Amino acid sequence: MQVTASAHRVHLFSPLSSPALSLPSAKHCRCRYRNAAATTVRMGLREDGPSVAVVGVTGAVGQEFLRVLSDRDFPYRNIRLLASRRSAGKRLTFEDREYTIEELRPESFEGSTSLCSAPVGRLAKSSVRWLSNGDRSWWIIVRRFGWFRRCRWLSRRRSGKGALIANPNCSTIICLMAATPLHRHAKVVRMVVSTYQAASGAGAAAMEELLQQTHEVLDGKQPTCKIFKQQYAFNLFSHNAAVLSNGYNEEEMKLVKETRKIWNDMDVKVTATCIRVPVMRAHAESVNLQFEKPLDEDTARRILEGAAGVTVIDDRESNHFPTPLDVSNKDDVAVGRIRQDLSQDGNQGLDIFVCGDQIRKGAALNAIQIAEKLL
Ligand SMILES: N[C@@H](CC=O)C(=O)O
Repeated sequence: MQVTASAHRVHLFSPLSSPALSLPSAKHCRCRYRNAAATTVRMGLREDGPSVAVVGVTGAVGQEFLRVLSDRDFPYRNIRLLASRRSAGKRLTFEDREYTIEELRPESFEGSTSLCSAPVGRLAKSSVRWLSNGDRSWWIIVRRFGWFRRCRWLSRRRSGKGALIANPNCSTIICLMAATPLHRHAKVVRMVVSTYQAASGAGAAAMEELLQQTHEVLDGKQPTCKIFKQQYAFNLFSHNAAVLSNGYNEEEMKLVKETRKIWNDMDVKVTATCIRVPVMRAHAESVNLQFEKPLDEDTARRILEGAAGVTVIDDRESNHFPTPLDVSNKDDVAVGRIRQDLSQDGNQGLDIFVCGDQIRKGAALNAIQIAEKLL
């Protein structure tokens, strides 16, 4: 396998494409790249690999990006670590080399083919605006999907080259990793999702806040609330995203809209309730599915056991089912509590419980799997 310049030129825009949802399992990918890397020494794959730019490298997702790139032997010709002005100049070691974090600027991408993970906020907006300065660029945007959709038009109009690919929101990725194989078998007509979302989804500062508040509460002190408006430790609350005029918050509407896009089915009915729970880095989701065709729980379990990127933990006897800790720092999402929904006739309903590492599969890994697919 040789990566050529033309292989980097991706003129496809797929705002919520699901390639990573259908990728081979992490195991397979890792082998593929191990083999590729071994071949590379002879074929110069790394020399011909893409220039990688990690935007927002100091954030939780940016850091995970580096870990995943390394774990998977992702081939790259060179790597640039970009962040806001605040972090520029800091030194960072990656794969035994020291790098200086650079401030993201319009010229950051000149002449390079870029893989990019953008964090929230102005940085993401600048990144996309400057895409036209890159040469043969494709970008994978991890966050800010809503805004990014408007940018698709921008980049196409301005540069006529490159590709912008939005990683779905983490709660959608984790949910659909489990629901999609079942959907392919029996077609989901309605899905009800209840999430239990970890601190990591709100960034590194929220993780720190959870830790700090836990210490404070245990010490009998008043918890410090900076990221969230209310006490987080030993508590849970409705997701911190903005609440819209229809009563849903933005996080819930992402599950609705992104599912429809990924499944290319504008008729599928989706409703969600998203809750922030005091867990560090993996989301859990209870998912109720209604199918067009009957699907019994044994068949569903077999389908999930064979699904890429999914591990089944479903031990009724010992009451062992997926937990956020089971999946923390893991590639696969875990699925359990696979059972027929008693409230639906004709084996047309199932309940499942899914857990997935929000930073890894919900963000960095999924984006890199998309990049691997493109390569
Ligand atoms: N929106 C999610 C993060 C996903 O990337 C959350 O708030 O947990």
